[in-house]
Amino acid sequence: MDRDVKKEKEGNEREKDIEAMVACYQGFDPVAYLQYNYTPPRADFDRPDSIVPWKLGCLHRAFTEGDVGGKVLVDVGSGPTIYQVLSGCEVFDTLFLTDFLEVNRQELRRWLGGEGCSSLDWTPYLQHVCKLEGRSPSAWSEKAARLRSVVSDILPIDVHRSSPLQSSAKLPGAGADCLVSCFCLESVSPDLTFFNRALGHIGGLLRPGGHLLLIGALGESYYMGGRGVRIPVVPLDEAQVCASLKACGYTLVRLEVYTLPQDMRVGVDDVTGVFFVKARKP
Ligand SMILES: Nc1ncnc2c1ncn2[C@@H]1O[C@@H](CSCCNC[C@@H]2Cc3ccc([N+](=O)[O-])cc3CN2)[C@@H](O)[C@H]1O
Repeated sequence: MDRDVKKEKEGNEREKDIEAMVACYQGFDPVAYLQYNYTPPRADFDRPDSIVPWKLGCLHRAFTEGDVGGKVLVDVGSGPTIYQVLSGCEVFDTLFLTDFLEVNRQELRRWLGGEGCSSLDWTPYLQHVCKLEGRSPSAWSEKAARLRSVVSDILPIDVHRSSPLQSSAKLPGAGADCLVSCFCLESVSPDLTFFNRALGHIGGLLRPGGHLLLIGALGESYYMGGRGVRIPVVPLDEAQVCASLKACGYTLVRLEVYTLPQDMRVGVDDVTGVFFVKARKP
């Protein structure tokens, strides 16, 4: 087979892999997803070993230790959650939430609209982050107001496109000052090649000298995105995450790893650990 025909065949196969992943996401149910991952035991603020307090602690430290700053923060693949920007919203004045699915963007709009009909009560999350900041938990409504005031837009995104945001014109010319992305890249990539490409694509949204805060799953091969909705995940280990960051030109600032206790393995995925990365784009 000559080289051009081979390349065309490979390109067609890549397209098919992406189409299959898109098809998996058509059944994604934000309400079920929030129930599976963002209620106890995974989100138990009375348990120091619960996953969500660990994630919020990593994000709080990363956003407040003095090296992260600027004007624009972009959250890549927000899903139906806001926890990932509860610390960042105090540092940045312009925040873009993004997701591939309209159902998730709609879920975010409902919370931001303050209509009180979002699918999850985020108050305990707001209270916990206030405590991390040395504030009274009763300041949670001020934090909610701050977050609502800095969200500039909720945008469609596709990390498999070389320009993931259709409306990247909304970003400064040089790019965002900081990116945060949680559990997205490995959950939308058919294999490690796609993961690495997607990491490269989102890097194009970040200015030189900006920071990437990445949370993701270790050892995960699938997760339930709703009742009967099994979504494949590319299993990662720490070495692969570090190799991907290096291949994309990032300087690793910190890698933290959480290993799931047995009772956090609740049958909605086969994740064994969670990584937190703080990296800088040179
Ligand atoms: N092409 C695309 N580009 C950008 N985003 C896309 C694209 N396709 C789908 N999306 C978007 O990406 C998705 C992001 S949610 C992905 C869920 N990741 C797996 C899940 C998460 C999770 C949470 C918590 C814990 N824990 O231990 O506490 C473990 C785990 C592990 N399982 C979803 O919003 C979809 O809408």
